[in-house]
Amino acid sequence: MEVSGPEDDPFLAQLHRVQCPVCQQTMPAAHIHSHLDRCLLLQPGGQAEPAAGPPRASGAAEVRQMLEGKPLADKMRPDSLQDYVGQGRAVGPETLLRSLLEANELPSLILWGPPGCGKTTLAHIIANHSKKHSIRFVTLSATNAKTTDVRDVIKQAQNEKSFFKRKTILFIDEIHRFNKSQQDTFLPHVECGTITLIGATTENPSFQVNAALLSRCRVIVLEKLPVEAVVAVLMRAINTLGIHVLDSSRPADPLSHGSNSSSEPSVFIEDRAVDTLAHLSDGDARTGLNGLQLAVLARLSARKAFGKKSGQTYSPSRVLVTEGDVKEGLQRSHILYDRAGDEHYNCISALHKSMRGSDQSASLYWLGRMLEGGEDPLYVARRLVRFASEDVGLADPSALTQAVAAYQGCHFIGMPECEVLLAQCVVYLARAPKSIEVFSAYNNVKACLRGHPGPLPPVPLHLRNAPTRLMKDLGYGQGYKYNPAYSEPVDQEYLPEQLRGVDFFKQRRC
Ligand SMILES: Nc1ncnc2c1ncn2[C@@H]1O[C@H](COP(=O)(O)OP(=O)(O)OP(=O)(O)O)[C@@H](O)[C@H]1O
Repeated sequence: MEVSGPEDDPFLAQLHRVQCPVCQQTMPAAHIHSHLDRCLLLQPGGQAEPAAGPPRASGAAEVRQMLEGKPLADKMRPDSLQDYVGQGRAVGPETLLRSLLEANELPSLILWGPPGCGKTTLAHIIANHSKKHSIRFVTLSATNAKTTDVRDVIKQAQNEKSFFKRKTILFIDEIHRFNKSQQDTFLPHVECGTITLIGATTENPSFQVNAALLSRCRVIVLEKLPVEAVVAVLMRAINTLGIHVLDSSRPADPLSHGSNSSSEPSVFIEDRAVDTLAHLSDGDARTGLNGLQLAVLARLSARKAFGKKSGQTYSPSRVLVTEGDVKEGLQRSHILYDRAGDEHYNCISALHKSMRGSDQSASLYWLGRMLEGGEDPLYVARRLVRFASEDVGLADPSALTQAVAAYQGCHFIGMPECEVLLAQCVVYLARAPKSIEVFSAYNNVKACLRGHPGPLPPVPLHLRNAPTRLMKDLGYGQGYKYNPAYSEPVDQEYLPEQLRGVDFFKQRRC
């Protein structure tokens, strides 16, 4: 027998109110499922822990106070893996890193991942864990630390090790900013176990970290946080601040959203504003949290300004942060694309490959990703010139003319006008027939030259110019057949003697 509950009847569902078992908020039964989906995200790994009591509603003044000073992202930095969301592949329950951490046997690590994905946070969590087990944790940032600072840390680590048998973990943020010789400073000390090194980098460590150092470290790849993980990070902050999430699927009813003890209005945020913020953050939790902080502060300031202007103590019952507020708070271009980092190379590579694969739509997409992200149009244009020769080549020689024209056009008019020039050229190149004949043949020539044993063969005498009598006497230009003087094909050698008969268009090596 099926028992129907009030949630089966939309009208009754609106009337019937239930309490969320996670956050204790009451709401119409019809909303409990969607609410739970969101609320459970607060608990990493989907394990809901019942809240100690109903969420505390903060007044506007209290929220403002909490948001002022240190960036919200720093205030919200988790201290334990329990609040660390996403990155299951790197530090999930079954991972090697997790078991090594639990066993206090952490090896030297390089944490590699995009900005705001949790590298520093993971190091911070490791630091907390280590301190509990009497392991020293020292932090340096490669942006301002000097080699002498590193030496001091190492010296102290040596003393700690020999006198007190204490291990030292040295965390270097942005390790890629240290040059190769600075990185060499760590090498022997990592090797002999004086320090356990944890380096964080947004750049590909294969290019930015010394090979010798890299081979002594385990590289942990952290990924951009998925949207749900950013939502979870945002919701944790929203709850900590005592801000209420307004369910956009139901009519606004501030009175039903808990209350705060002060006479200050409560602060609300639209649920779709949280979603939008998470989407626009592009996997960067710091961007999301900063965006939230800016949007809430901007809304609170607008309320204050309105009160002053109207000359009255204006106290609405609530302050609402909307989707529009968060969009305004975020500069999309700064979020999507890191001009100096890996993303720059990844996107240009994706564009090159899409054009090579003659996928005009994908080509335009990657072009857009770069230009909208603030990429230098001349950088893209230079790549198009190269592509016109490398990939289109003589299958359509006018591709090169098109690409050079696009480059010059971009040079003349700049962004944003030049975007359409680049778009036109990208589509031209994607649609063009492709030939790597010249590119491959030239590579064969280079391989031949570079692999040639001993000195390179001399230029044959008959091909040499003979501007002086002495040169003529030495045989320069002798026997050269001037092709236009012959009506039939000329039989003449043009390669050095040792390379006679070599065809770079057919042979890879000579
Ligand atoms: N996985 C995560 N779980 C919970 N919070 C996170 C996570 N990742 C980042 N955050 C939040 O975002 C903030 C910024 O993250 P963090 O400093 O760890 O980024 P990062 O990867 O070191 O970035 P960058 O390379 O720019 O220094 C943290 O203070 C924290 O509040």
